[in-house]
Amino acid sequence: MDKEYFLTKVLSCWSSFIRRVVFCVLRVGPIPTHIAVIMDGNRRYAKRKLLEEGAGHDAGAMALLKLIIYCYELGVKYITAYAFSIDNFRRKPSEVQKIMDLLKECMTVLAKIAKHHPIKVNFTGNLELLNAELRDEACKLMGATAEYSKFVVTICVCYCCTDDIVHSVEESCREKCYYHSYIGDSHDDDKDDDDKDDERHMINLVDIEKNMYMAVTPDPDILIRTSDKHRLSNFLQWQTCHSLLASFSTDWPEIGVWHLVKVVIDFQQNYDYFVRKRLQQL
Ligand SMILES: CC(C)=CCC/C(C)=C/CC/C(C)=C/COP(=O)(O)OP(=O)(O)O
Repeated sequence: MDKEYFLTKVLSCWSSFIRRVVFCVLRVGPIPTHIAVIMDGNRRYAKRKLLEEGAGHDAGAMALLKLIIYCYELGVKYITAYAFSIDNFRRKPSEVQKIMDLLKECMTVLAKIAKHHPIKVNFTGNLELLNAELRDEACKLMGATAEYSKFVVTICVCYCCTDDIVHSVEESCREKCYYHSYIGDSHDDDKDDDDKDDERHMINLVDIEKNMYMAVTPDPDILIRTSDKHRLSNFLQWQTCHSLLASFSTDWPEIGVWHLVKVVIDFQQNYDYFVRKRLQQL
């Protein structure tokens, strides 16, 4: 089905009126700033519905685009999706190609949405692993939407959190080595100066967090995973240590507005915890 046509329907149909009323009620309470999603169960959905395998990913991409619209309407500021992990390169070439094609299609749809709505789109992960054409498209879309800040969509491609941590430590070391070679060793005998110098060469939490691919967003308030799986699968394990984890038995293509409503209510019921954690981080 044509994704643009379908999305127009999502925005204009009768159910959108009910959705807006429900969202108005939700907005009486606090709304999460950032929701992250692991989109699991696309192949199982296709199998269950007796569709060809790729149709599951097609339906999954559509479900993501719909959820992006719902989050935008609700007033969530950031949504982050795990679209393709580095490990996913081990899948059948035809499946990898299918996801890459969908990524390109999603870029086109997001670019069109961004023409009418202030949506910033990030692609994050080891983008060097993408083919050159796709990487250029991703960079173009990031450049074209870089000015916006009202709503930020982050698509994690060629992403794994362990890779993000390693990349960040390498970057931090490079920065500190640069500082070290630029400033040079202090050769005076003053111990206090030496101690200060040592501190400046040490990598700390601020360096690591600043250099992570995911530094483009704050940590998620909520992480949703579908298809009855309760693992993080190397997605944002650094960033989700205080997040609310929501696992649904639904396969990803069937995720809908009521799942979003449920996680927001859970968030509101646990809001005191988030406020306390944020105050501790100040
Ligand atoms: C933005 C963008 C490109 C979206 C692409 C579509 C999409 C939903 C990608 C998810 C990729 C993925 C490997 C999901 C895991 O489900 P699975 O395929 O492993 O299914 P299973 O858990 O049933 O095996």
